[in-house]
Amino acid sequence: MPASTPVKIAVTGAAGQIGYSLLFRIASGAIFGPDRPVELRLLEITPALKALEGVVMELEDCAFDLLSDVQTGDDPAKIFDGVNLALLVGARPRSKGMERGDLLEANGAIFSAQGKALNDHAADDVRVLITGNPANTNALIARHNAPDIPAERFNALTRLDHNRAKAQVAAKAGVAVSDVSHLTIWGNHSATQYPDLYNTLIAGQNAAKVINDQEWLENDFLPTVQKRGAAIIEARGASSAASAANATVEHARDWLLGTPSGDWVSQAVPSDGSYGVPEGLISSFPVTTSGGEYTIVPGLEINEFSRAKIDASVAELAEERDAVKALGLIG
Ligand SMILES: NC(=O)C1=CN([C@@H]2O[C@H](COP(=O)(O)OP(=O)(O)OC[C@H]3O[C@@H](n4cnc5c(N)ncnc54)[C@H](O)[C@@H]3O)[C@@H](O)[C@H]2O)C=CC1
Ligand SMILES: O=C([O-])CC(=O)C(=O)O
Repeated sequence: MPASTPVKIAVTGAAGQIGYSLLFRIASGAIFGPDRPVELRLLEITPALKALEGVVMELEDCAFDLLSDVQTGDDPAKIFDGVNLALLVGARPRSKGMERGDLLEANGAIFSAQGKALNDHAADDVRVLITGNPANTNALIARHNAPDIPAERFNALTRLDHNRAKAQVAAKAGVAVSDVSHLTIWGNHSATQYPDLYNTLIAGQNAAKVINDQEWLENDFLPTVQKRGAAIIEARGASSAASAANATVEHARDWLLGTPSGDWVSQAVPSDGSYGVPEGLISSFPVTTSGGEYTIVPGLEINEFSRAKIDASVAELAEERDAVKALGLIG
């Protein structure tokens, strides 16, 4: 597509908390850069369309040079028509005390309908990133309902976990965030996720060795990252929004435009069986990307501690898959 042609980007749940940060970042060029016009396609449920009108007025009031058009509606078939990128954010967020598993059924219906609509109406090059929770399993449902779209076009967001882990490591080691590289989140975007420091580098040196504090790694770092979403809900009375929007932007940007050379990022992608993760589960891996395609980083050493943690998170993904299968949401 010529560089002057606007990229059509769908955002679902556009009147929600994350949408309120995400739309303005996208319209200012944060995904496709300062030279690429974007067209926003905003999907909401009918009762939220009025609130969405207000958000669209604010988008207009920013007079973004890059924003070529904004369309809104409650019909996925119309909103997804010809879209190149679909950011599926809209879902019911977790409230205090709820686990993500509780959300499987409510969100299953949303993601099967949206998967079908993408299958029938999106552009041939569409890429679909699921932020709405439970993100990995929602992505699985959407993918199963879109048989004509290649499986690898469906990703789920673990970039927020990746960024959270990076910030914790930098603070512990007393280094800049930019000194931390090669971090990996494995598994599910849930409290079982495994942030792996054994393959992470701090200024080029092995992070676990530089930090040299197994007690911190196991009993502070891991639970802090795993339960950060819940901690934010506890503190803010609402789930993380600006940081989730930032992570959604970064995942999409790196997927489409490429990862920085010499580093990798965490993306939840359909497993090809790598690292013993059953094929088809949408699980977080270290990936590099180029030309809009990702590659799972091969050949990393997985020690016994990491193996057990990855297996536990993958087992949870398999349970979620079995639960949605039993509900008839995937074949
Ligand atoms: N993967 C991640 O790292 C993170 C995921 N999340 C998840 O993102 C999702 C959105 O969070 P918030 O924006 O805070 O929630 P929110 O409740 O503020 O907004 C969600 C929006 O989705 C809309 N919506 C519901 N069903 C819809 C449908 N069928 N089609 C289109 N829109 C629909 C709602 O009307 C609402 O405006 C939640 O599931 C939340 O748990 C939040 C933070 C991080
Ligand atoms: O925990 C939640 O419900 C929201 C979320 O996914 C996160 O902040 O990681």
